[in-house]
Amino acid sequence: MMLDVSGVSWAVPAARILDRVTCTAPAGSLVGLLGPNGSGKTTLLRVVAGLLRPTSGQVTIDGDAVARLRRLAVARRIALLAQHAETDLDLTVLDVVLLGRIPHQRSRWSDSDTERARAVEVLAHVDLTGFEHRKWQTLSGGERQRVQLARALAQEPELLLLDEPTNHLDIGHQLQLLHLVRRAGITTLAALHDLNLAAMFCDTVVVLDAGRVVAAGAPEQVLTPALLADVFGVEAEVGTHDGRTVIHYRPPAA
Ligand SMILES: Nc1ncnc2c1ncn2[C@@H]1O[C@H](COP(=O)(O)OP(=O)(O)OP(=O)(O)O)[C@@H](O)[C@H]1O
Repeated sequence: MMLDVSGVSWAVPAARILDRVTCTAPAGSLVGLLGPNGSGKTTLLRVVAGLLRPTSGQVTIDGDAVARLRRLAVARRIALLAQHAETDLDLTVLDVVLLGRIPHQRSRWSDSDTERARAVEVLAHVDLTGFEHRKWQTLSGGERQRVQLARALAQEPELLLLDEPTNHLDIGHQLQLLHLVRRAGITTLAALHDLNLAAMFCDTVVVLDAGRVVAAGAPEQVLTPALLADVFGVEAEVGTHDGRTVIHYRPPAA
């Protein structure tokens, strides 16, 4: 599935939060959405997910304008892993994963053996075998994050939107999560703060600054010392190791 964001702006009365953002994600690609705090990453993901209506411009998936799709069609085709996915409900891990299946069920909620078996399989992919009957409230931050990814994968979306998916995860699970997302082969737009992880896993990256796209392309073309200084205000050396871009940051001058 191809994602196309074309000239998207989103504004509140006091400010324009997204300013004519244009970017694409070819079918099956993993695109990193980078940028400092407050640059508009979450807002863009919410517009792409159809949760916010752009003030101008449009988002299409395989040519269909997201703003014109019915809610159920969006729920079937797009999964959003939000930054603070929380629930107060008294749910088990299996219940949460099964929530991902709701958009695909015809008329009434079913948790058939097939659905449950599939949910257990997805949980194994995120390293949570044996957690099926644990209560959501008892999970650690990283475990919750992985359950939410399992829910999103169980949804079998055409487009996966991830808002800082590696937040809360230890390094092993950060690498595992991005590897898993890559292997799933689903077109994915992921807001990431760790630029080295972005360089390691993303086909392309899009850099936002104050609501505008300031650079886009292959990580090695985009993540230059000049861009890191301009956009993130950091001094860094950029090298390559085993053919991958590696960023070494320098501590701020006293
Ligand atoms: N409803 C709103 N009303 C006013 N300002 C808003 C609203 N929603 C977002 N903003 C502002 O828009 C800017 C972009 O926010 P957004 O959450 O998209 O940034 P982000 O790049 O995801 O940041 P972070 O890296 O900190 O998560 C921020 O300055 C935020 O305060």
